[in-house]
Amino acid sequence: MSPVHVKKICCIGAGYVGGPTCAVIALKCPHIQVTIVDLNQARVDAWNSKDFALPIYEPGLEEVVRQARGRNLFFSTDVDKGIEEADLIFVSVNTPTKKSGVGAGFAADLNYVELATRRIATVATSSKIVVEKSTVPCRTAESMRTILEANSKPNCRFDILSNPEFLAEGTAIADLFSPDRVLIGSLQSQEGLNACASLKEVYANWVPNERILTVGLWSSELSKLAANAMLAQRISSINALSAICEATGANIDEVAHAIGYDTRIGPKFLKASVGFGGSCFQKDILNLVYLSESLHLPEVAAYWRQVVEMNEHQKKRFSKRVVDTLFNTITGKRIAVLGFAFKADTGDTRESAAITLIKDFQSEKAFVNVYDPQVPHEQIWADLLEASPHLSIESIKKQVNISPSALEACKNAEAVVIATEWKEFKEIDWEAVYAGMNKPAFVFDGRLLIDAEKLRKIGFTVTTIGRPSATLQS
Ligand SMILES: NC(=O)c1ccc[n+]([C@@H]2O[C@H](COP(=O)([O-])OP(=O)(O)OC[C@H]3O[C@@H](n4cnc5c(N)ncnc54)[C@H](O)[C@@H]3O)[C@@H](O)[C@H]2O)c1
Ligand SMILES: O=c1ccn([C@@H]2O[C@H](COP(=O)(O)OP(=O)(O)O[C@H]3O[C@H](CO)[C@@H](O)[C@H](O)[C@H]3O)[C@@H](O)[C@H]2O)c(=O)[nH]1
Repeated sequence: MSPVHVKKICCIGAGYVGGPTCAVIALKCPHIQVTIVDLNQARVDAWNSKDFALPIYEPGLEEVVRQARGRNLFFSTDVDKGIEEADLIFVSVNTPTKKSGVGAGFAADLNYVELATRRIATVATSSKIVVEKSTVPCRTAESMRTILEANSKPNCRFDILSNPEFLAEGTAIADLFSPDRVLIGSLQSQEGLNACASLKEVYANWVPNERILTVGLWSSELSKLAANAMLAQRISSINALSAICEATGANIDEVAHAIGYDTRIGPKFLKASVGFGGSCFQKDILNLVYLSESLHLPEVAAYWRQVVEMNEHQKKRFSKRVVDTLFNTITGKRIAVLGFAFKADTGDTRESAAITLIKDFQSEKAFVNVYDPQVPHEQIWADLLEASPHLSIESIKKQVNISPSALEACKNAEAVVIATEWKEFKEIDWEAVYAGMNKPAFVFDGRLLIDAEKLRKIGFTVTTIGRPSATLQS
């Protein structure tokens, strides 16, 4: 038996990963038909919309979809047809943290992966290569294989690969065009290696050979959790140091610059912030904590758990600094929160630090004006309601207002809090902001974004993460 040359790909899950990843595969492999399927009709309709009002905002994505859609890229809710026609199927469904039952709050909820796997087993009448694209706990491929083999039809074989995705939101298209590496894990049997070669051939259409790494299945699954844990750990480390900077007079940007020059440490991912957000870091570390506990490794579990705890501490520390600086009370005061997405260049709000900050300000009885250039208003309301389920949307709206621009958000406010590093916040007319605010006017930079000196000259009192308050500055 030799490797199959893939002609038709189906991707189950048209989300932040399935959509961009398979759109890029379609663009780079015009000879392969790519169908992305999802149960969510509204999402599929948005992918198919005539005016390209795509369901996710990602720089460069629209151009990719414009070139490939209708040529060899299709979006559909007909999951069964997609499965049946394909020779290779990506499973790119969500794997959120479990909310109830065994492992609640830590373990990954694999229900969507299992349902998709069962659907493949039920529908397929020919052999398939099934690729785990979702981030899953180590050895999930084994469960998938058991389900597939127990339900398969005669002459139908399934080979399972792990091919975790490393794209970051906001740079997804650039990351997919030029990935640091593509990782493919397979069983080391001849069939497993053949399946691996088939997927490798797909990526080889644009990814240099030396960047396509092939490893065992379990190493591949664990590498994804490990990469996210190591990245998040760097942020928690720099954030822990930012607290020391604030108390001593050191400057976190200077510290990051100095340590980043050591080639063994490197300069990336050392930006202190109000705390990391996004759908992956917290979820994947908690998943690793759960895995460690299940393996009776409590010290290992405690080590990784601390990365998430430090992140929670950073968010709390920041909101407390706002309250402390505003003369120990923000009751009845108006605070402008600039940015709601978990990072710039995305409309995604999952685990965004802004949600925690606004919740803290609400509980201190402040009024909040929030502005974000990409996040839809309904999403902001849904997130705030989810964060405070004991409140009604009406009572939330009495305290929180969504503003149409940064300038509007800052009008009559006591303080401005920068929660997301959108470039436009750097370029606001800060003189105009100052003129419209109550005095003294405070700015809290949670993203090391603005030129604090320039703002001080205008008249603002500026507090920056990882830098001491005015009394300690020299
Ligand atoms: N978001 C990221 O940046 C990122 C990056 C790397 C890896 N990941 C991982 O990729 C996976 C997907 O993440 P995402 O952000 O794309 O999630 P998402 O929630 O944006 O998309 C998942 C999609 O799968 C669909 N779906 C669920 N079950 C289905 C089924 N049985 N049949 C058809 N469709 C189904 C949902 O309707 C949804 O649209 C997760 O495991 C995540 O951890 C995410
Ligand atoms: O120096 C830094 C870098 C990032 N962040 C924050 O960390 C979070 C995550 O940022 P980033 O990693 O850039 O975005 P994600 O889209 O969450 O991507 C991460 O999670 C994905 C999902 O698993 C992986 O595929 C990516 O490789 C991994 O970077 C965001 O809130 C950032 O603002 C910082 O505070 N300081």
